[in-house]
Amino acid sequence: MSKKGILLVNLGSPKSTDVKDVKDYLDEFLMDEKVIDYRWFFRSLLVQGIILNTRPPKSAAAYKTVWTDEGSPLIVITQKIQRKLQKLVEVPVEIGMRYAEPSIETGIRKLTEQGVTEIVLFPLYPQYAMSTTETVVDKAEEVRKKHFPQVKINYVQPFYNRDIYIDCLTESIREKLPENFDALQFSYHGVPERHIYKTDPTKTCNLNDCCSRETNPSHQFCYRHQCFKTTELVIEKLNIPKEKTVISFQSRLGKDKWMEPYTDETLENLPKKGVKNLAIVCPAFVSDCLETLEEISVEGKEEFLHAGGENFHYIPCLNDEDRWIDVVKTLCEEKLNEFYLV
Ligand SMILES: C=CC1=C(C)c2cc3[nH]c(cc4nc(cc5[nH]c(cc1n2)c(C)c5CCC(=O)O)C(CCC(=O)O)=C4C)c(C)c3C=C
Ligand SMILES: [Fe+2]
Ligand SMILES: [Fe+2]
Repeated sequence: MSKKGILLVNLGSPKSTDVKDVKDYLDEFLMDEKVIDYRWFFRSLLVQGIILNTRPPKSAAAYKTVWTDEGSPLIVITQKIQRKLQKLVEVPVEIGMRYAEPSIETGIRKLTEQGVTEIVLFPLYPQYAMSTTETVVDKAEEVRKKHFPQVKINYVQPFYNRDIYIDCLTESIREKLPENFDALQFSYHGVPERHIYKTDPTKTCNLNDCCSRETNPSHQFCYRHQCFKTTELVIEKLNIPKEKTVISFQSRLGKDKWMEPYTDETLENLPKKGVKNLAIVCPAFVSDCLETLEEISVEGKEEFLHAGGENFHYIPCLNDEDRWIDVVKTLCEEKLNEFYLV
């Protein structure tokens, strides 16, 4: 008899805020060819020759500002999601991180030690990207083939446009929106534009209007389209005028051209356009993390206020909200049920 289990996968955080641990984490993360997609020699030159000699102390200082007694917010929240989901489903639930610990291998091992042979793996990213969903699947397949060839894995697909997710995100935002706001900004993690061209097997996306078309063959692999779609569906459900909303992309790194508009530039420009009261949400992240708690709620707020803004209201991620746990449950159950069909 086969036994089923669930593995929730998130990005991962350094072991601690020590510069050495942050450096090890950034090394593993940025040497991933799906994150910095240069040939090994050039990637190594950039990451190990430049970035790791300058960035770790700055990143460590940033991590210190968000770290809790229990550890990294991203990991603590993923553990909370795991515990809540475990109360709702009968199969074992474990977590695995793409980088650092607990790794995907650790998560799969814990499941197999409980007799699991069929795993539903849930990459906790609403929108598909080479640097998130794709690298998780690659890693899980590498680990499976090497250590657990008897195990079957069924992957939850990106859910950026699924009704249950859009309803959940909309209600969460609605509850937290301040009464008076001039604009609602949707800030997504950015990616280099090159990634989008690279992962488009149809070669029909030119990063222009095609991303906002209702249909285009590239949409399944176009992170830009998927961010636009999540935004459009939420705005529609929130029933607020499109003119009161802004989309932007944060966290760029290096000299490549990343998706525009950039969040930091947008935050500086909005007050000049009369936006004094801003609400901002980050739907590329299901759990709060360094990129939301520090880059947006602290740095972003400073940028906006410094540029003449008056009120900056950060809307937290879905984290371990019960309605989100219900969505996670439904998306996992769909994939658990598929095991019965094959
Ligand atoms: C080339 C670099 C990067 C790409 C591409 C990228 C894509 C990407 N990342 C996330 C989600 C997260 N990123 C986080 C941190 C983070 N991201 C990068 C670089 C790239 N990300 C760096 C260098 C860092 C580390 C922090 C720093 O030094 O600034 C995090 C937070 C992790 C945490 O521990 O809290 C998340 C989450 C997505 C969704 C994405 C593409 C869509
Ligand atoms: Fe990132
Ligand atoms: Fe596109």
